[in-house]
Amino acid sequence: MSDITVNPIYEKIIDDLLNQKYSISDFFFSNEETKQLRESIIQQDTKQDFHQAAIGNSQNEQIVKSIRGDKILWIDESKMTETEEIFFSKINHFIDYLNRTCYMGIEESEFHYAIYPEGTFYQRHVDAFKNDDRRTLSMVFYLNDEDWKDDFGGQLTLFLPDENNKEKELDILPLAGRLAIFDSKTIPHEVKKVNKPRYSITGWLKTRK
Ligand SMILES: O=C(O)CCC(=O)C(=O)O
Ligand SMILES: [Fe+2]
Repeated sequence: MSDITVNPIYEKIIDDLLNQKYSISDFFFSNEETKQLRESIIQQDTKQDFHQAAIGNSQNEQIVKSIRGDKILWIDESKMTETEEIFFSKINHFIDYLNRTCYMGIEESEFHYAIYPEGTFYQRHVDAFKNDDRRTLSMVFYLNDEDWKDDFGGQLTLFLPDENNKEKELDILPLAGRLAIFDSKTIPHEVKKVNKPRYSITGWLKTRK
C-alpha cells in the first residue's frame, strides 16, 4: 500500500461506514465540481429523455408512481461529457481507495441523475435487489441550492437501529454538495415528499455476484 496517500475525507467516510453503516460528507466534491454537476443535470434535463423511474431491476420492472415519483437518466460511461468524466474519475479514485484500504472488492459502479418533481417522493425501501445482491454501497450526491430549507421537504430518511435495538429515523437535508453514503443491503430509507424540484446523482458500488 506504499503509494496510497491518506485522504482524510475518505478516511472519515470509511470510519463512519464501519461504525454505523452510513456517512454524510459535505466535502467529497468541491463547490466548483458541485456547481458543474448541477449545471450538467439541468442541461441534460433540457435535451435528454429522463424517464419515470421503475421499481426493481430489468427482470422485474414495474412503474409504480405511488411508490416512487422521480425521473432518472443513467450516465452512460461510453459517452460522457467532460463534467461526467470528472465525476467518474473521482468515483473511481474512491473505489480504488476502498478496495486497497478495506479490501471491499468493488468491481463496478452505476450512476443516474435523478429529478424529483414537486409533489413526488420515494417510499421506504432497501436498495439491493432480491434477485441480485451486488449493490454494496449506495451513494447520493445532492445538487440543489445551498439554502434548501426543511419545509422544501425531500429529506432522505434513514431508518437505523437505536441503542435499544428499536428503530430511529435520521433525516438528511439534500443540501448542495452533500454526499449520503450507506449500506445498500441493510439500511431502509425513504425520500420525503418534495415541495420543490430536487436534483441529485444516485449510484451504487457493486461487488462480484
Ligand atoms: O435521493 C435520495 O436521497 C435517495 C434515493 C434513493 O433512495 C434511491 O434512488 O434508491
Ligand atoms: Fe434507495
